[in-house]
Amino acid sequence: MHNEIEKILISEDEIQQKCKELGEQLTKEYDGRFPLAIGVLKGAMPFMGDLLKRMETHLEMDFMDVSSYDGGMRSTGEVKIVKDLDTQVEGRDLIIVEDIIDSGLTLSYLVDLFKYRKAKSIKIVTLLDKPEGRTSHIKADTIGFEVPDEFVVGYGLDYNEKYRNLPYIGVLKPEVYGG
Ligand SMILES: O=P(O)(O)OC[C@H]1O[C@H](OP(=O)(O)OP(=O)(O)O)[C@H](O)[C@@H]1O
Ligand code: HPA
Ligand SMILES: [Mg+2]
Repeated sequence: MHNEIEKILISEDEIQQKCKELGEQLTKEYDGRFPLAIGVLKGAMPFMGDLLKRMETHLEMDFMDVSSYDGGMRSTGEVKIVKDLDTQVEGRDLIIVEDIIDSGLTLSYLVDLFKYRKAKSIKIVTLLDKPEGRTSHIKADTIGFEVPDEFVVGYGLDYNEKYRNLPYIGVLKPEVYGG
């Protein structure tokens, strides 16, 4: 698997250090509150686990499974809800945890949905931001790393459902994409 990676953009150590830093910030910000942390499956799973271990306040976790890439490299332009939340969001402080904001379509869809459901506050925390990919007007409140306009894999991010279990963020060799 590792020999299919052309270059590592963000190492495992850098990711873990960032989770610690962001977890400490969120600990201060949500001290004495009881936020609902929402992981956007499947991509956010590794980041959600590592980040929330570093958050030393009470919190509730829930997951929403949405998909718009169908495993490929381009957004289909349509966000499908595969699994909805089990928790009511009305009146709650939400922390949406994402692996990447690229076109911004997934998050603009979720933010609209949670506003409609009357969340008290909505904070977006994303490990990666790819600003050059943006077609929807959405900005994260907290960003781990900015990435260039390349298709990245690892640490939750897939290509054809593979590579999510890499501990780092990288770019695949062109031949793996069939390019
Ligand atoms: O800003 P966008 O262009 O909407 O892209 C970002 C979203 O796309 C990926 O999810 P995907 O739909 O591939 O589902 P997955 O998390 O199950 O891989 C990624 O995990 C983000 O959720
Ligand atoms: O660069 C990416 N890699 C993997 N999945 C993605 N979903 C949106 N952008 C990306
Ligand atoms: Mg996702």
